Amino acid sequence: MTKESLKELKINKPSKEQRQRVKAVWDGIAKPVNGLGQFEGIIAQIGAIAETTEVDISKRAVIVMCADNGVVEEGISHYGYEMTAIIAGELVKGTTSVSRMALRANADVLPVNIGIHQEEEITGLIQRRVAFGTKNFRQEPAMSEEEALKAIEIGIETVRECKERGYSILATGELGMGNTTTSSAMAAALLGCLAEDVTGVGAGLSKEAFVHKHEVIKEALEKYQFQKEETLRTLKTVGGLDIAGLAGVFIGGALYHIPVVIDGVISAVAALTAERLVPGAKEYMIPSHLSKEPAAKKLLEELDLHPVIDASLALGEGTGAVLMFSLLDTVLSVYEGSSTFDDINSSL
Ligand SMILES: O=C(O)c1ccc[n+]([C@@H]2O[C@H](COP(=O)([O-])O)[C@@H](O)[C@H]2O)c1
Ligand SMILES: Cc1cc2nc[nH]c2cc1C
Repeated sequence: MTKESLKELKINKPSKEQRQRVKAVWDGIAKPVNGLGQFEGIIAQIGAIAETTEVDISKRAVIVMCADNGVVEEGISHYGYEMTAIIAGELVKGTTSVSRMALRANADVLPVNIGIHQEEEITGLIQRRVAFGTKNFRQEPAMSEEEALKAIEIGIETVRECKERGYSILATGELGMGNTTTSSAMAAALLGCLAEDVTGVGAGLSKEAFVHKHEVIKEALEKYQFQKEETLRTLKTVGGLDIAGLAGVFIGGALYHIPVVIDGVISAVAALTAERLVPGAKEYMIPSHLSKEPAAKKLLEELDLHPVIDASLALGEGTGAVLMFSLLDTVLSVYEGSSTFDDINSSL
């Protein structure tokens, strides 16, 4: 994929007519109008994307992009490269948080090695490595433009394969130490805000390490002097291969008409990246939760997307998005089986 071919991608809007038809089904159900609030709109959005009123989200997966970030060498994470490989090993065994939640929610976990630092391959990961982690952005740009574009293409391709395999809804997830630093730096650059507005503790930090993380992000913003509209330059300079891959997943969702549920702060920055690179992609995105990381709220506000779960989640891996699958199942049981006003009137 080239910068030019990315620019040429065009998104068709989900069907307005089908959205209205789903809305009409909701309005016919014997309950207060809009009683299920935002959930009614989300089911209508899914129907509009699939062009049907028979909304089916039974075949679902969470795509977990795994990658390392060179900036961990600065001590901005409580953990080092080794933890990414260790948790990726647990991911393929089915013993991580998202694996357990996905099992309960009947979702497949598709773990992608898009840039783990460890050379030794972890059996069970989908091998799509672009590099052995990114470079340390405090010293130099995290990756080349070609690497960023390659990672975006991998995300798009992953969704195309999912479409062929019959998936009707996807969720984003990621794993990679240091990725709340890359996400915060990207958020500050894309939103034009200060490092202090977007820096959080990630997977846990001491007070001193948190101050240092803020300094590293602030210094990078001063060093690289981003303009808000420089999406690709921001991605390649302070982003990560996981973020680039997930941006590709959101773009793929829009191209192949599959709704994609957004997880936490890393997924949210990937979502904004996708929308900036390919306008209209957000019509295919479904927000799930509001991550505890401060950047998340600002990113979702910028996208004008409203998460339904506000539970201070800060786990990643796609956990909050998989939680959304369970909520949508519960809501769909109302959509599919409730008495309608017609039923009630005929029994009067
Ligand atoms: O998704 C989130 O909002 C989120 C918030 C805090 C931490 N995480 C996870 O924690 C890891 C990154 O934390 P850190 O402190 O190394 O930047 C990474 O593997 C993420 O999946 C994820
Ligand atoms: C143990 C652990 C599990 C994770 N899952 C996602 N990010 C993570 C970070 C850590 C540290």
